[in-house]
Amino acid sequence: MRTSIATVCLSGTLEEKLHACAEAGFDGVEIFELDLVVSPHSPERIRDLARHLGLTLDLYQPIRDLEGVDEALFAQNLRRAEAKFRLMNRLGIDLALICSNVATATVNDDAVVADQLRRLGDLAARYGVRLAYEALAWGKYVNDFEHSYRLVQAADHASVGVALDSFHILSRDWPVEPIERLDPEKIFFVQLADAPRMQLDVLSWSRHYRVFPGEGGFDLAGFMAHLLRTGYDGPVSLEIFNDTFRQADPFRTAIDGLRSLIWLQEQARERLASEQRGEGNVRLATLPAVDEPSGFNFAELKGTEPTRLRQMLDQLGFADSGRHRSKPAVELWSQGDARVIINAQRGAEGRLQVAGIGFDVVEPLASCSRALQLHATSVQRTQQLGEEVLQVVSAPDGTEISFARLDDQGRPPWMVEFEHTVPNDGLITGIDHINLAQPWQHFDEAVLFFESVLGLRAQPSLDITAPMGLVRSQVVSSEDRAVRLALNLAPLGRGDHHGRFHEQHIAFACTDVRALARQAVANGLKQLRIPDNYYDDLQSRFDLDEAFLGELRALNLLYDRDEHGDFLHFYTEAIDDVFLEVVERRSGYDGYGAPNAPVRLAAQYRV
Ligand SMILES: O=C(O)c1ccc(O)c(O)c1
Ligand SMILES: [Mg+2]
Repeated sequence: MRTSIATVCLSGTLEEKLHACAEAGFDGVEIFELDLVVSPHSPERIRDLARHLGLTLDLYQPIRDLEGVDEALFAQNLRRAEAKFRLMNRLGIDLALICSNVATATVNDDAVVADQLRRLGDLAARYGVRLAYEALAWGKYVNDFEHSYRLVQAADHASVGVALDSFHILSRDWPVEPIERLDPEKIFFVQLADAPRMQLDVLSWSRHYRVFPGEGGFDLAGFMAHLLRTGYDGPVSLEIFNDTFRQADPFRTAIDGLRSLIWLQEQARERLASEQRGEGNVRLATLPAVDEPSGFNFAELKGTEPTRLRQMLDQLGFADSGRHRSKPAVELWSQGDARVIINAQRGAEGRLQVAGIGFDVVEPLASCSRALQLHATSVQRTQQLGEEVLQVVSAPDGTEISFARLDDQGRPPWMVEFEHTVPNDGLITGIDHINLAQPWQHFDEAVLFFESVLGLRAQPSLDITAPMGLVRSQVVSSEDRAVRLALNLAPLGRGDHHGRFHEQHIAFACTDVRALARQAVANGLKQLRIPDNYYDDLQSRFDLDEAFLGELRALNLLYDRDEHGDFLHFYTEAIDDVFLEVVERRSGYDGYGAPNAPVRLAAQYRV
């Protein structure tokens, strides 16, 4: 499939945008008019730069408000369009996007509009230009792709076809099956955008909240399946108006975009195969098929001064499994299947942070190769002869993601590289979930990364109220919930009184959190203090037994309940930006204690 991207998706100058698209690996780009207008470079220079970078210039856009007007205005519009066709000749672009009229249309008569499209087509043909007519979702008279298609058919001109944009179709809930009945020769261009489901006027929704396919709530795999069944084999282009992307590093955004298109091709292929109603003519990108991870292999924390962390793990009943054979700064602490690697060597600014997560997978090489084909960055780790080769890539936030296969005893192969590997079975049985703080401009990218690379599923995102702002939180998890990651978007600017923002943590699964809390506190563990008001509120919500409530209060335990069962958990004090949590899920409770998250954030803010 030929991949393309509109320059409007990216921040920076037109040259930076072109470099970013080429470096990511797109085949072509759509030039957004304003990017050229504000550029000091001539159209010829932009054409040469694109050629030099190996990018085709697929589309010039947009030309607005041409059709559905009276003759006097149409004459002016033809002159305006002709100037653009001349410019396109200089750029070497032969396809223009014509947006349906949103402003100046006064003639709601299909015969008139079709005639004007035909006359525009005549003019365009003189310049070797073709016109792709796009029904904008808020077009005054034309806002439905089927209507734009009927007009194009009526115009009956070889140089006039339609542009399909998934946003304009899916945001209006237009039926998508009719796409299959379009003549592929008349589909001149295809733009893709996803978006979160919102109750907002469609123009604002489109101009600010579009995201890459897979990052929103639209069924783009379904859209693609309908499109491909027509036989369309032209470029598929990303056109994302997004306030965050406009501020983020264009090189990263371009990679995020290409990843979305590669992943979408896999999904479209699966959809076509499952529906068995034709496959189209396009060769879709393939990826190594991998099962989702079956568990956490380890969590790695790094920081130059891990003494407090060691003490905390000890108080929680973890066993010191000793140092790594060839890396003395690396040590392992374990309890049940919870394995924490402390790396005292490589701390960014020395502060403790979650640096790596290991996943249990069946085929580590296939998982790693899938990640690399989705443009994850490979991480090289030094190792000695005879040591397990870990397959490692970097997640968008820099967390190192590694893949390993458990041995017949259910243990990771690298464990023998540590001094003591005696199993330590206590109340903690494994890692329940890991929270990672995401930089604000990379949140959507992170969700898509974990969905596409690891095959995790995104749950609906939540906003958690905290003294420093609203914290956006979204869980990605495996179907059986053996792997759960909570991604949190830190509010800008304000952390706690020390400027810290606590959103990185490791939550351990426990069979009896009350017993564990009692033991750990007796061992001197410093818990996060939960205010009395919380327990009064809890009582009003759940009508708990007084003795039970008293125990929760005494042990700084938090409580929640869902349709399956209930949930008890507590937090430790933070060490730098990291803290630990212990959770007990009873009878299949499936959440994360979301109603308790504001209580935690406020308590951490005060410390
Ligand atoms: O918001 C707009 O004006 C606009 C312009 C061009 C497009 O292709 C589009 O989908 C929207
Ligand atoms: Mg569009």
